[in-house]
Amino acid sequence: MLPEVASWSRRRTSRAEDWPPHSLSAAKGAARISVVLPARDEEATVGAIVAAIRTDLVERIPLVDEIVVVDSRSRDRTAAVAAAAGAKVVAQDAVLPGQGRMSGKGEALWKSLAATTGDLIVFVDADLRGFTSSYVTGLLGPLLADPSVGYVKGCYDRPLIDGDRRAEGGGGRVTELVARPLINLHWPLLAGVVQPLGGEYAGRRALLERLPFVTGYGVELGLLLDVCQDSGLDAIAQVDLGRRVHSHQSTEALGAMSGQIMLTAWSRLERQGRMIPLGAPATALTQFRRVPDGHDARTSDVAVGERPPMIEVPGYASARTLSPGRG
Ligand SMILES: O=c1ccn([C@@H]2O[C@H](COP(=O)(O)OP(=O)(O)O)[C@@H](O)[C@H]2O)c(=O)[nH]1
Ligand SMILES: O=C(O)[C@@H](COP(=O)(O)O)O[C@H]1O[C@H](CO)[C@@H](O)[C@H](O)[C@H]1O
Repeated sequence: MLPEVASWSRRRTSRAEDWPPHSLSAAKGAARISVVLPARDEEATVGAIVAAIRTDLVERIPLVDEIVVVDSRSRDRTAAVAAAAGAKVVAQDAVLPGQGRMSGKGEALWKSLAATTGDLIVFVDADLRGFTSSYVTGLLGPLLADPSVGYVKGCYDRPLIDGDRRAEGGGGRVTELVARPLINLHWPLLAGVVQPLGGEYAGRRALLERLPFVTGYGVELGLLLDVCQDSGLDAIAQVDLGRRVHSHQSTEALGAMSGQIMLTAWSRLERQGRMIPLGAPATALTQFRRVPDGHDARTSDVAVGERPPMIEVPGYASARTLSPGRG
């Protein structure tokens, strides 16, 4: 690890318990805080997450101003369960409809900027098990304590728990096999970020709205690289949130996710003028499944789209109630 990365890690890494809720409430001042959950078919888990945030950080301590679930074309009862738990629910395609329909987690997160009013925005996946509101307070701590921090990533132990299959440290497969090697090869300044793809992170709206959002699963890598490019490594902090258990996708699905991560990395290398002219990479990914007489080849398109900085979108300002407060 580069000396400047080791120094950054010492200075910018804390733990959730370093940020007790009552101290944050005092530090909040006039800043508004939104918590956003992107949710596609998460009826089994979204309610408990929303309820924990509402109970601990809205009702017991007035820290969070709104909990917004972005319903990302769910086919189950995600929206109803989230609303019953106390969240404001917005349909991804109903936000800024004039901007057309794109797909993926990044699209849901980009649209959330136009559906929220917070000066600080916390993103939490909706498929977490064993979620505690300390995830939210941990992520808010550095933002409320230090105006020079613009973006905070959560980090945690990531077991692979799938039915009766359990492997401590086995989670974060795309992180360990794709994202971390790519970051160390091409962006070693970010090699100290423990969970670059983690789905729990927070940022200042004033920063997030001036960055593009990759629409698929490249959103976390795209934002991390773009925040560092825009504001420098020292604008990033990370908080140890303990342990994260979530619903796992299949290896095949993570193969497609990996393709999106690689395409996102490629786009940033090209944008940073670091690509020898190779020509645009193909976006068709062929994977194989065993069938009785051999293997069935299945080709999917892992192309990712990209949304422009929300600040450039006509109608953005009117899409949300402008709120007073510091960014
Ligand atoms: O098109 C999508 C894909 C995912 N998600 C949500 O984004 C989070 C992370 O997605 P997922 O669990 O599929 O990724 P993983 O954690 O398995 O990498 C979850 O809350 C999903 O419901 C979403 O809102 N829209
Ligand atoms: O970190 C990872 O390797 C992937 C897959 O995690 P698992 O191997 O299923 O624990 O999960 C993350 O990656 C996605 C792409 O950035 C994020 O959107 C998810 O929130 C995050 O869980």
